[in-house]
Amino acid sequence: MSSHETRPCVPDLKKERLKCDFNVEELTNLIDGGKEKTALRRKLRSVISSESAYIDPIPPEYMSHEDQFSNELRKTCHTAMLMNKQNIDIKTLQLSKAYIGVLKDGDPLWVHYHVFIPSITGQSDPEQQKIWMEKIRTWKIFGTYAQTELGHGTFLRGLETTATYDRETREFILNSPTITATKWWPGGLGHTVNFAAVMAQLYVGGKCYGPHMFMVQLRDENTHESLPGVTLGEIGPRFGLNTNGNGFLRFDHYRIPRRNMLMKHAQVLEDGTYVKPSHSKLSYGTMVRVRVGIVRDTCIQLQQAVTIATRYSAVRHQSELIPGEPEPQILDYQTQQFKILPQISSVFALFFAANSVIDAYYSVTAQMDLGDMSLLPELHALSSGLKALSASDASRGVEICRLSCGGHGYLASSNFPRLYTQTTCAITYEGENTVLWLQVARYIIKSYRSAQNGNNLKHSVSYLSKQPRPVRGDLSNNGLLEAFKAAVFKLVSDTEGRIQRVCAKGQNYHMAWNQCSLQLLKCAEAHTRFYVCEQFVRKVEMAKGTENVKKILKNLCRLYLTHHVSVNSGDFLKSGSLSQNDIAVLEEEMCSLLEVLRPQAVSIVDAFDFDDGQLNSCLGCWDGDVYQRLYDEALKSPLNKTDVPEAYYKYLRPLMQVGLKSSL
Ligand SMILES: CCCCCCCC(=O)SCCNC(=O)CCNC(=O)[C@H](O)C(C)(C)COP(=O)(O)OP(=O)(O)OC[C@H]1O[C@@H](n2cnc3c(N)ncnc32)[C@H](O)[C@@H]1OP(=O)(O)O
Ligand SMILES: Cc1cc2nc3c(=O)[nH]c(=O)nc-3n(C[C@H](O)[C@H](O)[C@H](O)COP(=O)(O)OP(=O)(O)OC[C@H]3O[C@@H](n4cnc5c(N)ncnc54)[C@H](O)[C@@H]3O)c2cc1C
Repeated sequence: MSSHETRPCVPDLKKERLKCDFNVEELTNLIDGGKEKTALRRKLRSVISSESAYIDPIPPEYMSHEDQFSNELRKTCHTAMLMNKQNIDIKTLQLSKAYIGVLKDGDPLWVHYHVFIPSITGQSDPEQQKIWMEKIRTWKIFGTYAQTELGHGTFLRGLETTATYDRETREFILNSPTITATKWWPGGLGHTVNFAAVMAQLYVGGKCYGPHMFMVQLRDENTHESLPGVTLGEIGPRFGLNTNGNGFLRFDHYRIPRRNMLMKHAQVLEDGTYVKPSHSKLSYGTMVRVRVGIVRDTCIQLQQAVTIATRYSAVRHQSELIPGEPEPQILDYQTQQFKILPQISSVFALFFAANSVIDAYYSVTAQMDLGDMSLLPELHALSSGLKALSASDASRGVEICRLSCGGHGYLASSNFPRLYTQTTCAITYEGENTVLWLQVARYIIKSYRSAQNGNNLKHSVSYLSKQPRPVRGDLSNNGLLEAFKAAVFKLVSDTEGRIQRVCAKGQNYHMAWNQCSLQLLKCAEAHTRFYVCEQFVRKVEMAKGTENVKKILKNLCRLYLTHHVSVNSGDFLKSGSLSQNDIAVLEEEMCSLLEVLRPQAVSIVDAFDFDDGQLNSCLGCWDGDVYQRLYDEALKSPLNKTDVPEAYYKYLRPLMQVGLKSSL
């Protein structure tokens, strides 16, 4: 049983927690990656929780744009100092989940830690790393990743910022020739960072070598003023993440030393000789790394949303289930269970998928360091697919959780608005989802064709080698995975055939690709979904622990499988891998799983082990005292400081005094 059991809570939640039939702590350890990691996370959390510096002077919603930014910059700088004092690696803190909730609407240094530093370590040579990392370590350099421009985000080859090598002075000249060449979006660029890793078109001797990365100083290290030749600013309020300090940047023939080109993979020698990288897309390496991390981040955001929605659904009573009987907990409605429980299963699916793609990332990059690039295309497809799937599943999941809380889910004090804006932007950044799905599709179609020509395929696509033949009526987990393979195979072979038919009618390949791209998106998503399902099944098979925890995992896994078969039933029917009767049986099973999992729902989300400060939600607190919290939070509105607001005297009273003259 959970160590939380003894803490007071409303009777509804107490009743739910008493129903718990598994060891909550064991599930917490699993999600953390082991007992030691749970202990470390809790230790870090206690350090964070005892810091008064993290208390917002007023709810940030009521602060100005400028004050919100300044408040979050204060907290993120405090964290750096604190971790330094406590001798804790800041990355350990940020990767441990303990830091969730400290920064409310974005961290002005997030891109510094998670995109800029990996760019320096992944793209610069040992000598460059030594110089720059020392300055980063001692807080002389804070940086951002400046790639996207006003005119081009997705299409990197279309970037307009130029870096032209001047052989005489051994410098690069950075320039933004047009308005559309303005760098736009980089986090922290506005007023926080003093350096940037800038993606620019490399020109040597009049020849363009494509996008390359450069280390560029933007602000004076002492005064923080922007340097001559550099124009900087913030891009203004956004849908969310308003304190990330997203900025713009223009260069006017701005000179940097030759060695400020990041030279791990490609180089420009003093005499202007260009040394090309061992793989043309190595300069895109940072994006692969960040995409891998997004799978984990979105999983954690979904954990927060389901915790809030589940606890609230256990506390909220509404309507009558049986006429004349007291209002039931809304979690007793099957439709409510169907909103929430599949999202809980999604958390686990994303959790296992995130772990496997992180493992894949480290093993492939280790091989690449030894010069073997053969697995890079597979890693690119896998990381792109999982980034797209996790971002869209999690943001849809957060929105479903919000809707499941009715009107109160729409209040800022539910924390759903922030959770939603934080999750949905992951659909756009680090590669817009549709674009990434098309990258996955490109890999799948190429693989399928390669198999047709008799070649062996890499692990994640090996099932495209020959038509899978699932055993009819086998609805076990393995049977369903076989059915998935057959359904994806059919989608891929049909789509490839369609591209060929369009080409045969005289259309060129690229136009044919565009005409089939809706179908291609389906192939990419189905392939990635299959990967996630397979990981879920295998990881649950391998899970160690007590029977009751394994039972929870098995039920969640089964719910995930039956839910996704149900949602995509057309693909299974078309491929003949499942019959109409099979689908009906699986849908019935899905409904009974909702019933089986419902009594454990509160305890499962308790296992995610967020404290109230982290959830920051009146609806999701541990004790379930929802209504008092909603009321107290409303009282904090500055409009409630006076009974009659100033605006009444200025606008409403004069109107009321004039009265209606015409008879409309
Ligand atoms: C808290 C909030 C923080 C937010 C932080 C967010 C930070 C950011 O957003 S930074 C900016 C991120 N920007 C992006 O991700 C841009 C997305 N665009 C791209 O990645 C590329 O331009 C892309 C992939 C769409 C197309 O690239 P392009 O060079 O035109 O490639 P394309 O012609 O389609 O493909 C060429 C080959 O390269 C391969 N390739 C493309 N990208 C990669 C890669 N990253 N790794 C390996 N191979 C790759 C393709 O698979 C293809 O291979 P093949 O020819 O064998 O089939
Ligand atoms: C919160 C946030 C933080 C960010 N942080 C950074 C940062 O730190 N550094 C940085 O450099 N950038 C950053 N970005 C920028 C981000 O990476 C880009 O917005 C993203 O890559 C998408 O590019 P875009 O905006 O040009 O969209 P576009 O490419 O213009 O997309 C618009 C539409 O066109 C479609 N489309 C585009 N190309 C194709 C195609 N080939 N086939 C089919 N459809 C297509 C897309 O699917 C989409 O529907 C950030 C963005 C956000 C929202």
